[in-house]
Amino acid sequence: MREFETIAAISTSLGESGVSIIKISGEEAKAIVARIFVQKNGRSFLEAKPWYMNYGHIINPATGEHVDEVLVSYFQGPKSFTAEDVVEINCHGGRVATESVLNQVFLAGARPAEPGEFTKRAFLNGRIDLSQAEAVIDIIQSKTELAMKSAMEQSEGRLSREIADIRSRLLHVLAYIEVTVDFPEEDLEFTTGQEVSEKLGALMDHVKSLLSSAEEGKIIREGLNLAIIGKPNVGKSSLLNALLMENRAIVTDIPGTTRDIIEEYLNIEGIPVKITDTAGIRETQDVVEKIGVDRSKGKIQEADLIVFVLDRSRPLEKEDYDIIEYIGNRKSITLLNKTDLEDKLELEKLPLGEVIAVSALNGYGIGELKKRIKDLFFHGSLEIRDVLVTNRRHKEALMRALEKMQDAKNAVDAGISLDLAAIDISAAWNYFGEITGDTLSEDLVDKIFSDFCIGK
Ligand SMILES: Nc1nc2c(c(=O)[nH]1)N(C=O)[C@@H](CNc1ccc(C(=O)N[C@@H](CCC(=O)O)C(=O)O)cc1)CN2
Ligand SMILES: Nc1nc2c(ncn2[C@@H]2O[C@H](COP(=O)(O)OP(=O)(O)OP(=O)(O)O)[C@@H](O)[C@H]2O)c(=O)[nH]1
Ligand SMILES: [Mg+2]
Repeated sequence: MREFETIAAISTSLGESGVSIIKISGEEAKAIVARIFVQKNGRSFLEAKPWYMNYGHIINPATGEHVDEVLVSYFQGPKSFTAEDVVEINCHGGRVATESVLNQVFLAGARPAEPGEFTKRAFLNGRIDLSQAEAVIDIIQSKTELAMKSAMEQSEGRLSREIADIRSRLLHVLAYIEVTVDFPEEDLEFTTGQEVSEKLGALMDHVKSLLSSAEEGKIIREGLNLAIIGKPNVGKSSLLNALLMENRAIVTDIPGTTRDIIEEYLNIEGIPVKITDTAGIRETQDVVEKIGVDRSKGKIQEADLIVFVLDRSRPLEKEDYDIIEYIGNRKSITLLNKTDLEDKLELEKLPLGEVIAVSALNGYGIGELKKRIKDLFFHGSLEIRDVLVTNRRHKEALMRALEKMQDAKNAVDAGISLDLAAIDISAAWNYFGEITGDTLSEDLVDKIFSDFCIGK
């Protein structure tokens, strides 16, 4: 069966590097490598001790020629990453050396691994659950230490344990209902109803507190999308450069300098912020600039936060008012840039909330801007206190589960039969199971792993 065939892939990134790792997993892993690996000590790799490194050469068995000099380790299942037999070949880095070795591994009998297939096997073989598997990819994709820390905790099973606990409590409630339904007495049914309602209420509070971490969690994992918007020449690109502390974007005194979208990541106290510098928005006949302006308007819709830039050294213009209209009621911060110049802007005329005075030229106010960005999304200190829900899929499952628990509680409180509540409770139990993968369909599981990279 394809599911248990022996698979191989490069686990390191392809490019010039000191060393590459080729990972092989499956029943045949050791036998396949034994065909192409000649050890210095003359022993067959079939006799290799698990969890040791072995020195030798990968050869082309047809010609006997050396393909590369390598170190090879063998992890005996189930004590391995996939819980199957795993062999790792450490060969020289670089595209040619690595692919030549991988090619011999394929010729010797392994098939190419699909994206995420190693981690998928760790899941299918029961070493980790789905939320732990998802955390493995989050670790790789982390853009800040905080994101990584949160992903590590999830990979170690922190969320899984939480979910398992909630599920077992729900089962307990179900069992309790079952007893009452099987031995129906008026009194018993009443006291059971009260207890069930109380237990559900307490569990729902717990789920709500998990959900309340989801907004912050999403930003920690996916980053905050920030768009710098304004009419031409107000200093948007200068602001990007000031935030990054490097000359990333072209700055000139000619309005309409930036034509295309420029995106860069910035770490603001642990929050990965994707900053987008956009073309100044104005009516224009220039075909290229027009496309840029349309893109800028698109960014207004996509952003989590808009930084609206005004030039304090010029009076307000129709263009400024038009942009304010585009921004509408989206989350935004207004900057009065060029505070180092003479003030010619009549702020009272603006229908805006809080504004921050800055100078992209000399850096004044940039620190305050960063602080505001952080405060807008994070209340209190940014640490991983309790379990953090960082994944949209988990959040949605929690929301559905909560809905079902609410339905169950409503039914019990209204004195409707406990049987009906039991149906909702088991539906909630199923939704929680989607997070750990216990009750998720094979198709959806496959889809999750297909987003991983090859070799993971
Ligand atoms: N060379 C190498 N380095 C790597 C990885 C890898 O697969 N290969 N990893 C890939 O992500 C990470 C480490 N993750 C790992 C997770 C579990 C097991 C493992 O063998 N677990 C078994 C046995 C543990 C034990 O020896 O007691 C288990 O949990 O049962 C190995 C690596 C980072 N570094
Ligand atoms: N005095 C002063 N000049 C600034 C400041 N910020 C930007 N400028 C100048 O304003 C001009 C325009 O700056 P840019 O950053 O290119 O403006 P922009 O908003 O990106 O312009 P477009 O890309 O054309 O939309 C440049 O000459 C900058 O040096 C500031 O805080 N003070
Ligand atoms: Mg610009």
